Formats: sequence, structure tokens, C-alpha cells
Amino acid sequence: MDTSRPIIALDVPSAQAALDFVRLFEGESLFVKVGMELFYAAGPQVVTQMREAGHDVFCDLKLHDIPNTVRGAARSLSRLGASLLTVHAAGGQAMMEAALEGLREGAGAEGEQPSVVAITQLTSTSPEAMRREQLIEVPLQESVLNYARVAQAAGVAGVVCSAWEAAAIKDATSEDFLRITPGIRPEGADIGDQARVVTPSKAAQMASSGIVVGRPIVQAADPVAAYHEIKAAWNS
Ligand SMILES: O=C(O)c1cc(=O)[nH]c(=O)n1[C@@H]1O[C@H](COP(=O)(O)O)[C@@H](O)[C@H]1O
Repeated sequence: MDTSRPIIALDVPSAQAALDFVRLFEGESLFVKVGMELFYAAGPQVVTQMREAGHDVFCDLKLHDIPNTVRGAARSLSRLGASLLTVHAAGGQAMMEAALEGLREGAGAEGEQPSVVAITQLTSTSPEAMRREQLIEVPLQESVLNYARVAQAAGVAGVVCSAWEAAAIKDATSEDFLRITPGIRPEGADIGDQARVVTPSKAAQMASSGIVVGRPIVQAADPVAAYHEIKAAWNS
């Protein structure tokens, strides 16, 4: 999994819009994220279409339900050819273990399976909102670290977090436990609904294993130029 490429969040409303977008990159292999908006509009085949167009796919459906249901969902998703799949750590260790079982069942003994990464605290969640709405009294980083430890105990490949928490997670888990970080904004870019944001170059210094970038690329006047600028900063 080549995470020297920023993962582009393809938050667009149709398969056609997704295909039109990746065609702008003329032969360059991208790492794209198919999230709820695109997956629910275009169906599972959009993942296959992206694979056939030569791109790696992060399937971001943030599974969060009882273990049996998540196991079935993961089984259904296992053969699409995605490299990464998200679940919510808040669903618990048994739920994350069930996701891994479902993937194994769906892929068969030899089949390639996506790596599972667990959402910790969404990057749109501020420390104040976490305290007020989730009634979590410890500092936000403690909550994220707790989810990371539970995710590691479940056997998943890593977590999704803000770059602000990446170094502490690396220390609390291991170097190879993935820290995928959305909430990326180039200097001066509109933050929008994100709460915990970091620039691409700072994310690299802060021990992120991979960055996820949506609007700063997808809604840029020149998405190819924006992508290459962010990629250069991330790899600097
Ligand atoms: O799982 C994710 O990718 C995710 C987790 C998280 O905590 N925060 C977060 O922003 N994301 C996703 O990352 C992308 C960020 O998009 P932009 O804010 O447009 O860069 C969106 O597709 C979100 O769904």
C-alpha cells in the first residue's frame, strides 16, 4: 500500500463524476477513497471501476453495528478489491474482530483482503463537543489512544485519527500500526466542518502513515495541480 500518495476523498455524487475526476490525472495511479456519498449513489461496482482504471481504493463505509451484522457486511465487501476498509472503534473489540472474520470468510483462504482501520474520534469532533455530547471526561487524546489500544487488541491494521494524535498512537502501539489522518488543510485553506486540522507537511512530521484529502483537491480550480502540491508537501 503506497501511502506516499495522498488518499483523495472522492466525495462526489455519481460514478460518472468519479470517473471524470480520475481521468484528469491521465495515466497516473491514484489512491482514492470511496466513501458513503459515492458508494451509496453508485453501488459497490464503483470500487471495481476504480480498480480497473488502475487506482487503489480505500473503501470508507465506517461500519458500526452489532458484531454479526458487521461480519456480514465485511463478508459482502471482501471481494471488491479495496486496500483499506473502515470500521468505528466505538463499535467495540468484538465488532472489529467480527469485521476481520467476515473479510476472511468472504475472501477465502487465498484471497486478498483489505486492511481494516478503525475510526477513533472523528476529525470533525472538537474536545468540547466530545465532552458535551459523548460525556467523555478524559482529554481527547486519551480517548483516541484508548480506541487505538482496543483496535490493536482486536487485530486491525491501524486507526483513523487526526495527525495531532499520530505520534502518541505510534508510541502506544507500534511503528507499523497505521495512522491514517484526514483533516488535512494546506496553509490558509477553508477548514469547513473539520475541527482538528493539520497541513500536509506538518502531518508528515507528526508521524502520520497516510493522509486523506478531499475538498482541497476535489474542489480546487485545478485538482491536478492541487494534488501534486499537496503530495510534494506530504513527501518533503
Ligand atoms: O474515515 C475517514 O476517512 C474520515 C475520518 C475522520 O475522522 N474525518 C474525516 O474527515 N474522514 C473523511 O476524510 C475526508 C475529509 O475530507 P475533506 O475535509 O474534504 O478533506 C472525508 O471523506 C471524511 O469522510
